[in-house]
Amino acid sequence: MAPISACCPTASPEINPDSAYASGENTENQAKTPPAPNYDEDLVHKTILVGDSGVGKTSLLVQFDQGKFIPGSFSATVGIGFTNKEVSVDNVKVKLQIWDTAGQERFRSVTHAYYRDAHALLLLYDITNKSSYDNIRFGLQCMHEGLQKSTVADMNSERAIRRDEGERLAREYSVPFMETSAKTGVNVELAFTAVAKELKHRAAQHPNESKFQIHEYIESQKEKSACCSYF
Ligand SMILES: Nc1nc2c(ncn2[C@@H]2O[C@H](COP(=O)(O)OP(=O)(O)OP(=O)(O)O)[C@@H](O)[C@H]2O)c(=O)[nH]1
Repeated sequence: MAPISACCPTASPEINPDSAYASGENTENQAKTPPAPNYDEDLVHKTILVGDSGVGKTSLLVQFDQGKFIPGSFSATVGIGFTNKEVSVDNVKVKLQIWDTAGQERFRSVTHAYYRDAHALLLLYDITNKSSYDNIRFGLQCMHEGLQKSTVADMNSERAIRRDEGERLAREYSVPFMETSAKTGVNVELAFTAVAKELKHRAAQHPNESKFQIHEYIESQKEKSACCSYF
């Protein structure tokens, strides 16, 4: 899968190194030339987090990587950076290279240049921010296929986007959907595990093997009522 956006101009990329968030709090994600990835490029699945500034891309990644949420702890991401993460799928190690992009408009041409060779995009909006949802809709219109969309699932009292609106948008474009929360951790692991499973099955598909059904997997695994119990 190589989702490409017709709306995306290319530009010289500005990137951040691996483990940009290792120190946790108050990380200023300044653009630097990154070291070469440690893994064999052929075996690494490139997943990109996409969404407006402040929707929680960095927080989602940190929750997945380090299992913690520190409110208001990250400066706006500058450019783009990646974190390598191994996920175990049916006893096989799947290497995800997860790229966290800057959501700010001024970095758009830089971050869009990376979509071309992505294996998966996770599109995020903030359920309290209507324009972040509208921008995901716009992005989906521009892209071709195979996207996984994810949204935050706490902040219910300030919700501006109903869950069924997110589900409807995902159905429109035939992409899987779930609401997640970097704050509570709800569905965070699942979002990345589903990507890892899908990519592993694509890479190892044998003619007689039944196809992995990512929609069904997510539907069977996701916590749907979680949002209501946190506020
Ligand atoms: N309540 C709640 N707040 C969240 C959640 N995820 C992120 N936040 C908060 O939202 C703000 C923005 O989060 P970031 O992770 O920096 O957002 P980002 O999308 O990486 O932003 P850019 O780097 O500018 O693109 C921070 O104050 C976070 O603490 C969540 O799931 N629930």
